Amino acid sequence: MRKFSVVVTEKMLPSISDKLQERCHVREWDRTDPIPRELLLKWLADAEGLFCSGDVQVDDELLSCAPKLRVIVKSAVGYDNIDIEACTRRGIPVGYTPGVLVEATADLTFGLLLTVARRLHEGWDRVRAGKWENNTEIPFGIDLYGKKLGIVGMGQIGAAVAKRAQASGMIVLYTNRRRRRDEEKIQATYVKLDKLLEESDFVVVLTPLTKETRGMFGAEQFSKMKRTAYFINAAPGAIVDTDSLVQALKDGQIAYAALDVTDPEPLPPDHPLLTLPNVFITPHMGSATIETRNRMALLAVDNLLAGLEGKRLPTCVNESVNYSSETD
Ligand SMILES: NC(=O)C1=CN([C@@H]2O[C@H](COP(=O)(O)OP(=O)(O)OC[C@H]3O[C@@H](n4cnc5c(N)ncnc54)[C@H](O)[C@@H]3O)[C@@H](O)[C@H]2O)C=CC1
Ligand SMILES: O=C(O)C(=O)CO
Repeated sequence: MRKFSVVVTEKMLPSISDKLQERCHVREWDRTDPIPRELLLKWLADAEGLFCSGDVQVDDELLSCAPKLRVIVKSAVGYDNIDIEACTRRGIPVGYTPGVLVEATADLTFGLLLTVARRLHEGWDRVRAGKWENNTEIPFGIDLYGKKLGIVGMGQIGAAVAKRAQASGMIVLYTNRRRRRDEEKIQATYVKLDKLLEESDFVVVLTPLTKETRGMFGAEQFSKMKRTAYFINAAPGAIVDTDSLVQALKDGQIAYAALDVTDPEPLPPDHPLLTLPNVFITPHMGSATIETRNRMALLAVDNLLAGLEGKRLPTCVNESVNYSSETD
């Protein structure tokens, strides 16, 4: 059987490596720094499939250097690095991995909320610094019970975060591109963004990065939030204007931020965010569990092989070009 020619721009997990190599000649960029653009374009000259990471800009220039490309996949639910219209114009389906990362990302997001609400990280710092004995000075957190959580972007992960919050006795508000029809099931109240900002004790952001959401959180939005509010972001960093967030945290416009994503990413060591006492940051690890990352990688490979074999991708962003050459 003829092997397909494929480029992979991130180190493959062992769980997919054999499966991929069985069917494909793989050119893999297995270093931690991003693949140099020039090299990638060279590799793509005869590639039929691309398995790309978030640091690769898939645009017209890249696509025109890859005349044989038939499918592009990403092991992620976000695809803001890919020009979907340009792929669709060329009839190239783009695979992504929705659903399989929902619970892990919701755990991490709620974990961020809980960490900053109860100052878990500050408690650990005290223990490590040998300051356990003076327990009158332990940092007091705040109760979750009875507090209002505002979720911006009530999609799959948003709804899974709502469930966790409700189990802790929180009242959930949400705003979304469209009001959800299953409000009874998710037990959350739809409100406009401004009302959500004004009323919430915790604001969690879980929208995709789009033209509408880029820079959605700036000085104006932070000024509408309570001075006691906690801001939690697990969605792409560019949804937040970082300078405005730093200022809001410095001025006490909001109380605290917990971020799994930042802009830029990674943060340089001298970045102002790293100097603030009221921020807690994790290195974009929302989906990073063994089970979930393996599920994502396997689904990405299923998408890739389907596209190479002329079949429908199981999970495709641009459905209008997702067809099977055998039956459609
Ligand atoms: N930190 C991490 O490691 C991870 C982060 N994520 C992020 O979580 C986000 C959400 O993922 P899912 O829930 O699976 O996606 P989803 O597509 O199910 O939900 C996204 C929701 O955002 C809403 N939305 C879109 N534009 C909006 C706007 N302008 N205002 C308000 N709501 C808007 C949509 O209507 C949708 O309900 C992804 O975009 C991804 O970037 C996902 C996985 C891991
Ligand atoms: O799936 C995504 O969008 C991510 O952020 C990667 O885990």
